[in-house]
Amino acid sequence: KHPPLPPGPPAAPIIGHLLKIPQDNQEMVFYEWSKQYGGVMHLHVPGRSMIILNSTQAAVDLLDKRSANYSDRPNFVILKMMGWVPTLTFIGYGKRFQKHRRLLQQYFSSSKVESYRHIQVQEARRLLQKLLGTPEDHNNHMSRLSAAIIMQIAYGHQIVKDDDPYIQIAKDTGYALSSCGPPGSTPVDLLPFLQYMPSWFPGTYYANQARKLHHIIRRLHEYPFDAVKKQMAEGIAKPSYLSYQLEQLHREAVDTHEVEVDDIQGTAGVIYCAGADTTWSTMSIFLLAMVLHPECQIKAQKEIDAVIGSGRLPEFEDRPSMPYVEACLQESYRWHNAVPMGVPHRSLEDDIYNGMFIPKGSIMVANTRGMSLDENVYLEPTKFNPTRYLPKPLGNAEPLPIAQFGFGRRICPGRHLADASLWIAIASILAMFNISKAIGEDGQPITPDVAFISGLTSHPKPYRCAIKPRSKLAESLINETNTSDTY
Ligand code: HEM
Repeated sequence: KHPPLPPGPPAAPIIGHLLKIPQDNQEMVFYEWSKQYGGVMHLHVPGRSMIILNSTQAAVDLLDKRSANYSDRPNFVILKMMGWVPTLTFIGYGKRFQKHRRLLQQYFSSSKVESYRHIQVQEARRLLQKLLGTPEDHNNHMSRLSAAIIMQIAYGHQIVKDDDPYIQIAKDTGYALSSCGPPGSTPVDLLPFLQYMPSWFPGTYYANQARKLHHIIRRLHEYPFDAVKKQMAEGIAKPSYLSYQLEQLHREAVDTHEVEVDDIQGTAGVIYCAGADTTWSTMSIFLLAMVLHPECQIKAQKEIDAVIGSGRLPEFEDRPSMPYVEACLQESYRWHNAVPMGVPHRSLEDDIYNGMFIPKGSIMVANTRGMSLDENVYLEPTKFNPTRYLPKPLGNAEPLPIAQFGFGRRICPGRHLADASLWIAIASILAMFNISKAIGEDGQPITPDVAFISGLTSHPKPYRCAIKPRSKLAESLINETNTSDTY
C-alpha cells in the first residue's frame, strides 16, 4: 500500500536489471536512460533497489534536505576487499562516521583551509617551474602538485624529489581507484557470494582485481603513518594532521578512548586517497579543455592581464576580480567529472518523493555525469563553455555545478581545500603559459581524444599537448620565483 516506484527500464523476472546494468560507462548509460525515464529512476537487482538520481534538484531534495535518511553507505564489498578499512568514504552512518567527519571537518573547514594557502601558492609556483622545464611531463607534474599539497597537510612531508615514495603511492592509489569498477555496483557488490568463488568463475573479475590491489591500499595507510610516528619519536615531525591527532590522542588517552589509533590512521589515509587523485584528475580535465578551446584560454588570459598586469603571479586575493577564470574552474568541474557517479548513499527508512516510493535500504546513486549533462539546466551541455555561468547579457546565467562534491551529510569534507588548490594552479598556468595542441611527427597538430579511464574516480587518458611560456617576461618570472626547491 504505497505509491509506485520511480520509473525505469523493463526488468527481467527475479534478476531484475542485473544483466542490464553495464560495467563500463555506467554514468553515461544511466544518463541516456534518464532521457526516457526521468531524473529519478529505479533499478532492481536481487535483494535491493537502486535509485539513480540524474537531476540535481532531486539529489538536493533527497540527499541534502532529507540527509538524516540518506547518509548511510552500501556495503562496498570490492572496496573492503581492497583494504579500505576504516575509511570514512565507505563507513556506514553511525557513531564512527560522526567521529571521522568531526576529525576531518575541524581540519578542512573553509576558514581553516585559508591557513594552508602558503603551501598551495608554493606548490603552484613549483608546478610552473616543472612545466617550464619538462612540459611533456605535464601529467606527472599535476599529479605531483596534488600529492604535494595533501602530503604536507596530512603528514608534514615535503616532496623534494620526483622519485619520492609518496608520489608513487599516490599514483598507485589512483590506478587502484580507477581499476575497481563502478563503486558499489560490480557483480561482486550486487551478488556478494561471488567474492568466495574461484577466480575463473564468471563475474569475479573485480574480486580478483581487489586481491591484486590490496597491497597498494595497505601501503597507503601504513607507510606514511609509520614514517610520522618514527619522526615524532625522534622529535623531528613537522606539524600535520597526523602528528596533531596523535598528540591529541596521547594527551587525552587518560580521559577518553573515543578516538583510537586506527581512526587516526584511517582518516589520514582518506585525506591522501580522496584528495590527491581527485584534484589531479580535475587539473588534467582543465588542461585538456584548454588544449581544445584556445578561445577560452585567450579570454581568461585577457582577464588575468587586466587584473594583475604581467609583472607578478596570481594570488588568492585576486580571485574575486577574475569571474571568467572562476568560470573556467567551474566548467572544468562540470564538463567532465573526477568522480562521475559520486559515492553511493543508502537510505535508512521508506520514503515518498514526488509521488514515488523509495524503499528502505535503497542504494542512492547521485549520477554527477547525468546532472552535468542535464539539458534542462545546461545549454549544449557537452560543450566546454565557461561563459554559460556569467550573468546576462554577458553569459547565460546558468547555475554553477554542485554535484562534483556530493551531497548532504556526506558532502566532500575536502572541497574547500581542493577548490583553492585548483584555483591557484589554474590561474597560475593561465597567467604564464599558452597551452595548445602538440605537433606530430607529420607536422600536423594532434587533437587529443576526450577519453577517460573510469572506476570510482575518472581520469583523462594520457594526452599530448604543447605548453609554452607566454613571453620572455613570463619565463624569467617563473625562473626567478623562489620556491626553495632542492632539485
Ligand atoms: C576536486 C577534488 C575532489 C572531488 C571532485 C571530490 C569529490 C568527492 C565526492 C563526490 C565525494 C562523495 C560525496 C557523497 O557521498 O555525497 C567525496 C567524499 C569525500 N572526499 Fe572528496 N573530492 C575532492 C577532494 C577531496 C580532498 C582534497 C579531500 C581531503 C582533504 C577529500 C576528502 C573526502 C572524504 C574524506 C570523503 C568521504 C566523505 C564521507 O563519506 O562522509 N576530497 N569527495
